[in-house]
Amino acid sequence: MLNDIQEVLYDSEQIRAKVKELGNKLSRDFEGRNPLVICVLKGAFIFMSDLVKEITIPLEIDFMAVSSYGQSTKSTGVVKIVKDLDTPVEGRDVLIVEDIIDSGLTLSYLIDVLERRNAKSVTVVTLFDKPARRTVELEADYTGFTLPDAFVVGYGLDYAERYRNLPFIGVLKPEVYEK
Ligand SMILES: O=P(O)(O)OC[C@H]1O[C@H](OP(=O)(O)OP(=O)(O)O)[C@H](O)[C@@H]1O
Ligand code: HPA
Ligand SMILES: [Mg+2]
Repeated sequence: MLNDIQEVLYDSEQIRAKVKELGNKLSRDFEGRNPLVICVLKGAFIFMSDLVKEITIPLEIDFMAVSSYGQSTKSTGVVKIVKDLDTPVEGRDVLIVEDIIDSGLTLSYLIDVLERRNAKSVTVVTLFDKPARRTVELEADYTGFTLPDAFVVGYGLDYAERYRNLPFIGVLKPEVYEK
């Protein structure tokens, strides 16, 4: 698995420090609002579990599974809800937790869904951002790291469902997917 990585961009210690910093900011900004924190599966599962441990105010969590990459390194452009929320979002302060914003298609779709369900507010925190790849204009409210234009894996992010368990974020060698 490690042989498939071209370069480590951020190691587990750098990620841990950043997640703590984001948790501190969110604890301050969401004080008294009992946010509904939504994990966008599958990619955000590791970030979500580390992040909520760094948030010190009361909150609720729920999960939504969406998929648009499948077995590819490029978005299919079609965002599919694989699992919906269990909780009504009407009147709630919603915090979407994403692992990465790339084309922006997943997030623009999700924000639209949650606004149509009459969430009181929709805020986005993403650990990674790849602004060079945007096809829709969109920015997160809280961003951990800005990444170069390369396909990355680890810390929850996959290629064809593999590499999610790497504790760091790294660039996947192109020969792995250009075969
Ligand atoms: O900004 P975008 O171009 O839409 O890309 C970002 C989304 O793509 C990935 O999900 P994916 O569809 O691969 O599902 P997964 O989380 O189950 O891997 C990633 O986890 C984000 O949710
Ligand atoms: O660079 C990426 N890696 C893994 N999954 C992704 N989904 C969007 N961009 C990426
Ligand atoms: Mg994926």
